[in-house]
Amino acid sequence: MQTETEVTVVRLGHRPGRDERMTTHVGLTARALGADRVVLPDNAGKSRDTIADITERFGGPFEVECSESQKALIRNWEGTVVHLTMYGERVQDVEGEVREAWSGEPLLVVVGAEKVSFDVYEAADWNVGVTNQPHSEVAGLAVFLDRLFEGRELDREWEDADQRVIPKATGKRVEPVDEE
Ligand SMILES: C[S@@+](CC[C@H](N)C(=O)[O-])C[C@H]1O[C@@H](n2cnc3c(N)ncnc32)[C@H](O)[C@@H]1O
Repeated sequence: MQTETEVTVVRLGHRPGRDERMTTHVGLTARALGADRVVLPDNAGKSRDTIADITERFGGPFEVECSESQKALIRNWEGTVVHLTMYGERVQDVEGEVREAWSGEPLLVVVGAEKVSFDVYEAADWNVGVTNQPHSEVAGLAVFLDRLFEGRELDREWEDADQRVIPKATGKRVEPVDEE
């Protein structure tokens, strides 16, 4: 049986103002779709606070932190590194190999903001394209995580939530979670 290890997402680059929502959505997508942790650049404190607030309200476990050097984190990662890029190998061709590597060691998933420098392509064990068309880091991350977890993340249970959404065909229902 495969033992799945930790999945960390690293957001490379953040342009304050312009990238605020995108960086927040990278973190929220990482959390909702089964990653354990997101590491944001140092200048993305507002996004970090929003992601931490959502985790507080809707549950975890999920860690969010800011770090001074994303590049050093990638370089020194003890495990597998996947860089999501439109120039990479097709996700459907490499997902099995990535899953196999991930069964033995922690996985780091790198997503960019602006132009990603070549050293990141070299540091990655896999450069992976979710289609070879330009689109968004949020969409690429969502599809990649769903492929990695083979859909199991959709059934995940959340711990320590203050509130939960009750799925409904129509309308909105949010309930407080009773503490036992
Ligand atoms: C808006 S793109 C900018 C990329 C930039 N043009 C470059 O050359 O590195 C921001 C990020 O979205 C992700 N991305 C965009 N299209 C992708 C695709 N087809 N597959 C996987 N990731 C993608 C990559 O992580 C990329 O760094």
